[in-house]
Amino acid sequence: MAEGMDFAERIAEDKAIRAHMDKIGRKILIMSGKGGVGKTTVTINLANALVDSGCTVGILDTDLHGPNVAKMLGCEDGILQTEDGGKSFFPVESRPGLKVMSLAFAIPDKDAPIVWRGPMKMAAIRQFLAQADWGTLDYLLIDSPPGTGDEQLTVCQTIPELTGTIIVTTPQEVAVLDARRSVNFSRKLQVAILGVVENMSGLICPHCNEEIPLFGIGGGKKMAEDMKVPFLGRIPIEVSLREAEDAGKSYLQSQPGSASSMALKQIAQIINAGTACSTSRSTDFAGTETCSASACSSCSSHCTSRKEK
Ligand SMILES: Nc1ncnc2c1ncn2[C@@H]1O[C@H](COP(=O)(O)OP(=O)(O)OP(=O)(O)O)[C@@H](O)[C@H]1O
Repeated sequence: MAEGMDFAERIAEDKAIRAHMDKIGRKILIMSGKGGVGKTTVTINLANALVDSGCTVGILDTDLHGPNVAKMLGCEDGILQTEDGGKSFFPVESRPGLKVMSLAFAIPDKDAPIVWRGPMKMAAIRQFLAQADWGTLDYLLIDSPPGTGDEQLTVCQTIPELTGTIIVTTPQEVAVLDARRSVNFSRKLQVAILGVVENMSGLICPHCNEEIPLFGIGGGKKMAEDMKVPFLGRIPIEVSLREAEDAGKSYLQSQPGSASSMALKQIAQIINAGTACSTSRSTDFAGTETCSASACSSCSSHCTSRKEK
């Protein structure tokens, strides 16, 4: 319980979280064991791809120490509008159909470090969930810092009916080793694993277009096979992708035909496959009775691994 919060307040907070989350179709946590492997990259591009295909999407940035989502989406100067005397607020709209909530909007000094221990972080994430008024959304994508600590645990234990996790890794052995921990974390908390994304999978040379195996190729796919979880796809390193993110521009719109764009769009299609956004609300990736081939034909592969367990 957050410091200074009594039992009744905690119950009221839980109720508020439930009320907001009930209006959202799929809630997906994007995580990795290792830092800098591309969680935010996958989150924002997946969000843009889903919006491009007609879905409404929210991004909750739970990377409190390094909240980069807003900068990478080009909306870092966004202002959170409040209502009810500051008791609730509206996430920033980065483009029509895409809303963002990040601590970055609440900190005037962009260089100020966030020096918080676990309980502060848990309280902040719960507060975001209880007070952010997203309205109705098809998807909430939750970006997280590396690891399997306070932030991931809070998300998994607080969001009712979390749809599942997407685990991002590079092909490199040390990253894969850490990604295995994210798979086991999800299993331990009984959260469905929607799949593994292998990012930085080969570098496409901007001069000759040849692929250089900078961090290797195939490590994430092999790990997914070993651990019997779905593999969602591989995204190569492209200089233009990094440039677009530094400039806060949509990569999918600036380089729609690049290998990375195609891969990201395909991953979005797999996630959204076959289910119109409006019907996604009834889909349960957790592998329960509601997720059968007939109710959810497109996600049967996601669910298979859980049913096998
Ligand atoms: N496929 C790619 N091609 C080129 N640059 C990439 C690619 N993926 C990520 N990057 C760049 O690598 C850096 C790290 O990526 P990103 O911030 O998405 O990782 P992260 O896992 O969210 O990091 P952190 O662990 O710090 O939260 C960013 O500058 C991003 O633009």
